[in-house]
Amino acid sequence: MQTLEITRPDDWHIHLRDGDVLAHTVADASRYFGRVIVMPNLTPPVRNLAEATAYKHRIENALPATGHKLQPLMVLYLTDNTSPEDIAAAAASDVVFAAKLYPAGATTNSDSGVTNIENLYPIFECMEKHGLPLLVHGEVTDADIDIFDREARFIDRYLRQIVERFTTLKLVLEHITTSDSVQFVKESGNNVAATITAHHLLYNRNHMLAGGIRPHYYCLPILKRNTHQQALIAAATSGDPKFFLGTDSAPHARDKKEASCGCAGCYTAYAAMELYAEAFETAGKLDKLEAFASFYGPDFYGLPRNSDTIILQRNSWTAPEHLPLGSDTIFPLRGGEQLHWQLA
Ligand SMILES: NC(=O)N[C@@H](CC(=O)O)C(=O)O
Ligand SMILES: [Zn+2]
Ligand SMILES: [Zn+2]
Repeated sequence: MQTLEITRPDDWHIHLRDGDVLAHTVADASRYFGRVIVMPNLTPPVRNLAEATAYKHRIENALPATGHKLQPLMVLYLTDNTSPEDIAAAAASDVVFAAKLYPAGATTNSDSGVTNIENLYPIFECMEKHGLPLLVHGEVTDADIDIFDREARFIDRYLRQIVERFTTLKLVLEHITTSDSVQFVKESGNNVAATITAHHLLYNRNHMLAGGIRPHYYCLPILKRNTHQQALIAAATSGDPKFFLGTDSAPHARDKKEASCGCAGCYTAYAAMELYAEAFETAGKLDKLEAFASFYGPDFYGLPRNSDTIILQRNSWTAPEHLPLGSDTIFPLRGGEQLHWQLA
C-alpha cells in the first residue's frame, strides 16, 4: 500500500462553531492538525481579546481526552467599532493571531461585518504596526454584481489600494477561487498570501449545477468555472510559499442546506487531508503536499513548523452519508462516495 508521511499539517482557515457542535468539529480537526486558525463568525462575533479567550477555552474543553492536542489560534472579527486598543491588546496576547475582514453581508454570519472598508484604515495601520495579519473574505456585496465576479471585483475595488498603502501589512486572501486572485497574490509582495480549500481544488461549478442542483457543494466564494479551478490547482501544487492550506470547513445542519434557501458552507474537516491528497495526486504533485499543508502556513505567520508527522495511506473507503453535529446531522462533502486516501 502506498503511504505518505508528512510533517503534521495546520489548518489556516476553519469554522469550528460553538456549543455542543464543538465536540464534533474539534475532534475531526484534531485528528490531523497541530494548529487551526479559528474563524470568528459566531453570533455575536468574536470582537475582542476577552471574547477570543473565552471562545478558546470552550474549544480546549471540547478536545477529546485522548489523542493530539490541537492548538486553536484565535481571530478577531473586525466591525465598524473595532478600536486600535482592541488590536493592540490582541496583538500583545498569545491568544489572538489575526483579525478577519468580512464585508457586511458577504457570507454566513457577516451581518456585523464592515460597511465601509476605508474607515478601517486606522485599524489596518495599527495591525501593520503590531504585526497582526489581516485575513480577508474578498467579495464585494453589491446586489448588482454577478456572484461569479464578486471576488475579482473586490481585488480591483479594495485590495490593490490596501496592499499599496500598507506595504508591510501581512494579508491573507482567504479561500481564493479565481485565477484573478492567484495572479494578484503572485504579483504582490511576500507580505501577501492566500489559503486554498480542498473543495475548490477538486470541484468547479459544473459539479454543483450540472445534472441537478447539489446544495452541499454550495459555499462562498462560490465554485467557479473549470479554468479557475485549474489555476488554483496550479498555484497550490507549484511550490510557491504564498499559497497554503485552509480548509474553510464550515458545517451547517443538513436541513439548513437542503432547503429552498440553503446556507453556504461545505463540511470537509472529517476528511480534510484525504481530500487534499486526492487533489494533489490527481495533479501528479503529491510531492508538493507537505510544504503546502505543513510549511508555508507557519512560515508566513512566523510560527515554528510542527515537529511530528502524520501518515496517509492510499486506501479506498466510503465516506459516511451523515455525521452528528450537536443535536443535528450534517451531510459532509463527498458523503456516501469513495475516498481514496485515509489517515493511518
Ligand atoms: N465559506 C462558506 O461558505 N461559509 C462560511 C463563511 C465563510 O468562510 O465565508 C461559514 O461560516 O459557513
Ligand atoms: Zn469567507
Ligand atoms: Zn470560512
